[in-house]
Amino acid sequence: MELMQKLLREKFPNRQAVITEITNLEAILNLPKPTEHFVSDLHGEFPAFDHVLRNGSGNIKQKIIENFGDQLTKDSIQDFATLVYYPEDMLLAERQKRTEDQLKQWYLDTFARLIELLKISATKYTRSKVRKALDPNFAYITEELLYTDHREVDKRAYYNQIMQNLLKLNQADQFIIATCYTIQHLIVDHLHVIGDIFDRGPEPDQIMERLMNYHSVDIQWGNHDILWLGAVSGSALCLMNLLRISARYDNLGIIEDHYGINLRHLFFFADQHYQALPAFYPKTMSDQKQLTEVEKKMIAKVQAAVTIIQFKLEGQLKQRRPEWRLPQVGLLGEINWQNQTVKINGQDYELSNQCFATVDQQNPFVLTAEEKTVTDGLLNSFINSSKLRRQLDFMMQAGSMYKIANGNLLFHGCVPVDGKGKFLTLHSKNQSYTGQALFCFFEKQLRQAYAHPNRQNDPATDWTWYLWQGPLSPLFGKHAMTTFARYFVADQKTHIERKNPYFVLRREEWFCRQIMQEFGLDPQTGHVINGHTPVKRGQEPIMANKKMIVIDGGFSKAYQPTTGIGGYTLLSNSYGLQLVSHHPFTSKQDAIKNETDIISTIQVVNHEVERKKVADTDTGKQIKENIRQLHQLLKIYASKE
Ligand SMILES: O=P(O)(O)OC[C@H]1O[C@](O)(COP(=O)(O)O)[C@@H](O)[C@@H]1O
Ligand SMILES: [Mn+2]
Repeated sequence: MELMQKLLREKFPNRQAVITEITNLEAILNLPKPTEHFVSDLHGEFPAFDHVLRNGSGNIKQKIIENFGDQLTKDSIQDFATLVYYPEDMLLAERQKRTEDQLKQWYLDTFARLIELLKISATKYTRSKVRKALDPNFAYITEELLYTDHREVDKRAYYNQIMQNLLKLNQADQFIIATCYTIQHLIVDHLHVIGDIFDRGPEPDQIMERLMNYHSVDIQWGNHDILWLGAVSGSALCLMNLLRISARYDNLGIIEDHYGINLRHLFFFADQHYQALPAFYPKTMSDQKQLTEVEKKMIAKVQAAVTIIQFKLEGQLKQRRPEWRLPQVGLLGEINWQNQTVKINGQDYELSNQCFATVDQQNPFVLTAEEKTVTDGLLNSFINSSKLRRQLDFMMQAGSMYKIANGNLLFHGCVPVDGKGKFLTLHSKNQSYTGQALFCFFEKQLRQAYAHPNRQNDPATDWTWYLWQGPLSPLFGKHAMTTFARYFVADQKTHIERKNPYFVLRREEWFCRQIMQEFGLDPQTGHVINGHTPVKRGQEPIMANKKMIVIDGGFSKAYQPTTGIGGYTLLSNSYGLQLVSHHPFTSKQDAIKNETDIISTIQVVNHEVERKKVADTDTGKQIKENIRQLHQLLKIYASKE
C-alpha cells in the first residue's frame, strides 16, 4: 500500500492532477463493456482461425448491417465486409474491376464508409486506447477524422479533400489497409483461447505467432498443448506422443520446416527397423497434399517407431509411479509372446498387429541403444529450438489451467467428478487435491517442470504428462487412453475410453452452479465455458439452463464429418452473450472470391436487462480500486493545504 501511494504521488503530484485522473477514470467506468471473443480447439488450422479473427465472429458484419443496412445493397455490404477482413487482397480485386474514374469514386465512397465504421467501432473506448490501436503512420489524420465535428455537408467535402490528398501522395491503399486493421482490432477487445492450439492441423506455429501479436489474449491450456509444453519441459513421453500424432496426421513437416528440428536420425532409424503397417499409415484430409505411396510408407514406419518408444517409456513411468494406478498403461509388459496375446483388464486378446522387433521380451520397457540416442537427440532439439521456446514461453505466460473472466469460468476439459457429481480427489505426497485445488496443483507442476527442462523423470515432469492422459486430468476427462489397444487389438471393446461423468452432469444446472461455487463465482450470473469435446451433429452447445456453453470451434478438419458444421465461437458484449455457429472454412482464396463469412447463425445466449458497463467488469473493479486510492491521496493533499 505504502509503495502504491508513493507511486501514485509521483504520477499525480498535485491536487489538480488527481482530480483530472479521477474524472477520467469515472468516465471510463461508464463506457459500455468491451467485447470479449472466445474460441477453442484451433488444432493448427491457421487460415480458418485467422478468418474468424478478421471478421470478429461476424461482429464486423453485424456492425455494418446495423449502420449501413438501409443505404447499401446486400452485395455491397458483403463487399465492404470482405474489404475490412482482407484489405490487401480486396484492394487488388477492386482495382481490377474498374475504370480509372470509377475507381476514384470507389475510393471516395469506401473512405467515407470506413471512417464511419471506425467511429462506430471506437465509441466504446477512450481516446488513448484508440490511439494505441492506430497505425502510427496515420494516427494524426485518423484522430482528426474521428474527433473533429463537421456538419454533414462539410464532412463530405472534408473527407474528400483528405482522400484526394492521400490518392495524390499514393497513400490511399496504405491508409485503407491500416484503417481496416484498426477496425479489426477495435471490434474485439480481448480474446480467450480455450485450449488445443496444437496437433492434428498443419500450422500451429502460425497461430502462435498471430496470438503473440494480438492486442490482448489469454489461453487455457488444452491436453494437446500439454504435449508440446511437456516436450520442452523435458518429458520424452510427451515428445513421443507429439511425434506419433504428428506422423499420424502427416504433420512432421511442422517440426522440421517450421521449428527447424532435424528428424533425419529418426527417419533413418525407423526405416531400418520397421515395416509399413496399415495401422500406422497417416490419416490425410482430402484437401491436404496427396502423399505418394513411398511417402506414406515412410511416415508409417516413423509412426510405428515412435509408438513403440512411447509404450516403452509408459512402462518405465508405470514402474516409477505405481501409486498412480494408470489403466491401460504399460501393456508392452502384458504381452504373452508365445501366444501372441495381450492381457487387458484381466482378459487376453489376440494381437492384430506386429511391430515389436526392437522390444526385448525379458525387458520390454528398455530402450535399445539406438532408440535412446534418437530419443535423447530429439528431446535435446526440442528443448533447444529457439522458435518453439519463444512461442511456448508465451503460452506459459498467457496461459493457465483455468481462468475467471468477468464472472465466467473458462477451462478446456472438465472438473473430474464421480457419478454423483462429487469432486474426485488426487493424492500426492500425503496431500489431497479436488476441484479448484486440483487445477492449481497441476498448474504448479507444469510451471515447475517447464522451468527445469533438464530434470526429466522428476514428479513435476511426470505430472505434466499425466495431464495428457491421466484419469484425473481436468484436460483429458476420460478413464484411460486406449492407444495401445487401438493399434494392436482388433476387439473394439478394448478401445473404449469412458468419459468422466462430468460430461453428462454438465447438462444439469445444479451441477454447473456447484462448479461455479467451487471456483468462487456467482452462479446466478456466471457461465462455465468449455472446449475439448466436439459438439456433434444434433447436440446442443448451450446446456444446463444456459449455465454451460461448449464451444469447440470445430476448426479441426478431422472432426468436421462428425460435427457437420465448422463449430462454435462465443462473443460477450455489453448486451450479453452470443453463440456464433460457423460453416466449415475452405480457404482464404475462397473466402475472398466468394465473399463468405462462414457465419451461419448467431444465437443470443443471454440478454442483459441493463447494458453492461466497464464498471461491471474485472477492469472496472481495478479502476474502482484506483479511484479509491486516488481519493485517499486527495485527502493527503487537502490536509497539507
Ligand atoms: O482419432 P485418433 O487420432 O485416433 O485420436 C484418438 C485419441 O485422441 C483422443 O481423443 C485425445 O484427443 P482429443 O483430446 O483431441 O480428443 C484420445 O482420447 C484418443 O485415444
Ligand atoms: Mn482437447
